[in-house]
Amino acid sequence: MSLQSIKYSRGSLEILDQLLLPGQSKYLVVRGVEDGWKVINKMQVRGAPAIAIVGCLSLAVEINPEDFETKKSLRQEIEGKLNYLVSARPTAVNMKIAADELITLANDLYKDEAINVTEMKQRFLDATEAMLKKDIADNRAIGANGAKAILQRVAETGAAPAGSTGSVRVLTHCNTGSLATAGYGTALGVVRQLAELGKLEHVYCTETRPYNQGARLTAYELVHEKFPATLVLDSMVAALLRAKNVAAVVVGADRVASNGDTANKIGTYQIAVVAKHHDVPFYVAAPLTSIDLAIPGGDHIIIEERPDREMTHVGEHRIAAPGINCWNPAFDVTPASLITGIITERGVFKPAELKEAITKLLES
Ligand SMILES: CSC[C@H]1O[C@H](OP(=O)(O)O)[C@H](O)[C@@H]1O
Repeated sequence: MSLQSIKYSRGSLEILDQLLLPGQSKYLVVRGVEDGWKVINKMQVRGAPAIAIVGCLSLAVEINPEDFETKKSLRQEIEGKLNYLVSARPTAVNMKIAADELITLANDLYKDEAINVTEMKQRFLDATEAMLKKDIADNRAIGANGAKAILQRVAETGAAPAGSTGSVRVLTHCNTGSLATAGYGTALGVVRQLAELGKLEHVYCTETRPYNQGARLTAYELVHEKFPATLVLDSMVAALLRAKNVAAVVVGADRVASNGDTANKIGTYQIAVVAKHHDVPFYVAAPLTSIDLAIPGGDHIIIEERPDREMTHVGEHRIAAPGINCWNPAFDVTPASLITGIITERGVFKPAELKEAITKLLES
């Protein structure tokens, strides 16, 4: 059993094939950008941060053995391949943000006459590799900030009878753990931090049809960590919040707009509506690399639609009647009005505060 979604050393990249989990733990070699695009598009690796990291590292392993004659040719290769990788999946913003930052770096290195083409390639490789450690550090900070916010909210409002040690019950959706990032996770990082503090009474995870990230991946992580956890059907969330004293909902994000509207796995929006009805605080956990200040609201987020077969079949077994039409959006948008707080590595923000707060942080 492995929770390491990405295995990398300079010149070598492997990803854990998440389509085979939990039955098989098999790593796939990613030789370059074409392989990177395919494993992202097929969702053999998925999760907004992991998509960006695997995409960028697939370029790193491709250019590592190459000798570029000029800085211009290297710059052109970097820009063209990164923009191609952005097309693998349209909703998560992380790959686009990483591509823009690395293209800016390549342009700056290209213009710096003190740097030759060999040094330019090394600096680029260093920058892509730094994403791995930064993501894990960001996730641990998200975990700490999120656990503190949830425990503080419960203490202030007494919203849900806490467990014997003041511990809490939380609900999460989809997979936002080590299998969606370089490690530790975002929303699942908050769950891990609650457990480390001795404050996790119970975690509920939804199955998350049709890809079943919850039943196959989050349950896999929770069992691996030996957390007190229960799998629930997507259709059970209202009954769960009514009956089980859930203190908070914490989910991930694929793209947070500047007003706090958030695109996340399909089903997130209706969980937020049910949480509002039951007065359960609803948190989004996301690194700054998932926040898109360039768009004003959720209506501007492209929602990926995926193949019907993901709905009509479980593995090779058909479960839906042949000939039925399907609608399979992979994400939905939760309006900021339903979100209690956005948990980032730099702090927890109300949606209305987000744009100003993040702008200041990025400028500092
Ligand atoms: C920290 S992962 C964020 C996000 O990505 C997942 O989508 P997918 O499994 O389709 O890549 C899910 O929406 C998670 O919340």
